[in-house]
Amino acid sequence: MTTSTRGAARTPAVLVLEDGRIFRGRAYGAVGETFGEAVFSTGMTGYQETLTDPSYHRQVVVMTTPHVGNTGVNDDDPESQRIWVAGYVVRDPARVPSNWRSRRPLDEELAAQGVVGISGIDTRALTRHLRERGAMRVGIFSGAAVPDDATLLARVLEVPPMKGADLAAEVATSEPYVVPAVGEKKFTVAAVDLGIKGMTAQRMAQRGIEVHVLPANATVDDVYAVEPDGVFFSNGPGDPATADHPVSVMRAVLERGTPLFGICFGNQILGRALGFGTYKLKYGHRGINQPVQDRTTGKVEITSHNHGFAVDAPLDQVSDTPFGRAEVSHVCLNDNVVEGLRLLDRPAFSVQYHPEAAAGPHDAAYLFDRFVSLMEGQRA
Ligand SMILES: NC(=O)CC[C@H](N)C(=O)O
Repeated sequence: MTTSTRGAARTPAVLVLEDGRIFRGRAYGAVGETFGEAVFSTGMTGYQETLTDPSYHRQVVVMTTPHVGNTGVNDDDPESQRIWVAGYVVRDPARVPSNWRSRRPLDEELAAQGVVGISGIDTRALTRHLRERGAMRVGIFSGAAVPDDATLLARVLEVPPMKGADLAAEVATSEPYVVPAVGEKKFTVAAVDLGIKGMTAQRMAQRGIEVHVLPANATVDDVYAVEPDGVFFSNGPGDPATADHPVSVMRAVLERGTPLFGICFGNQILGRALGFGTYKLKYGHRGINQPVQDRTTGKVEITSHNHGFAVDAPLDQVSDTPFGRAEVSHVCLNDNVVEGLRLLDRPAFSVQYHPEAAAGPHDAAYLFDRFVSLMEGQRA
């Protein structure tokens, strides 16, 4: 047990939701204050991947699983260079981590990266509240001079909402970089980084793809300068309704007929490029146990999700779009939310969830192979 664990665990903390509901617990990680959108994740494992997923930028993540931190923090599992969640909410943190890969305790890592959290609250009650009322703004406060509840609530009400937030450029790389193919190089892909997770590029590299990761503001010329066999649009934080620039780049890619694959934010951008709308879900999908049906094969897969918005496309008909016919290829079996799109006349598709599986089951790995098949088809 570290000093920070003992120190923070004695410090009271308070979580204030924008509708006035308040939870009192103890500080976890950094002591101080933080704000964001309160969302819950149902993943029972993979907290390092969750914390370092750039799509969680400006979100305070509530873990529904009660024990967090049991395996400590290792240097292998992060999905990016830093923790991105704005705050972290756990019920019963591990007092002593135990795992052969563990390098340090989770609360120490959170504190070192300045991430304010709270522990010892009833995360089931909080999750049920968010499920009934919807994701909402939140603040966590701890330390010496925490003001009265009314003052805290007033500050939470000043937090900008997630609807309308344009955040991809805040998390994406500012300089292009290359992830080399593993083994023989077969394809070159331009990957537009809107908040890409490390494992996504790895899954492509493992299939012989040299991945050129480009900044969120990459132009059509930047994309084609790498002479890509395929173009990829990544996951990312914020409201897809703000992503006008990636939508225009994607339209140019569709126009040229280059094989295209999108994940999560990339799926929402494909939706918009085709002329569909996007909307905010009440509380979103976050976790690693979400059932999705691939309607092209009928197979059901258990998948990893992190999205608060979704594409508004008709489920049971083929749509005519400026780029030919399109259909909903995947659907969530919990609530019928659109989980994938596919063009019938051009080599382009996307999914709303996370086939890179970090963390999560590997059922959806075939999607990377589909992307490879599209690129092979284009060469044939
Ligand atoms: N993981 C993602 O790409 C999330 C996309 C978008 N920010 C959403 O919340 O729906």
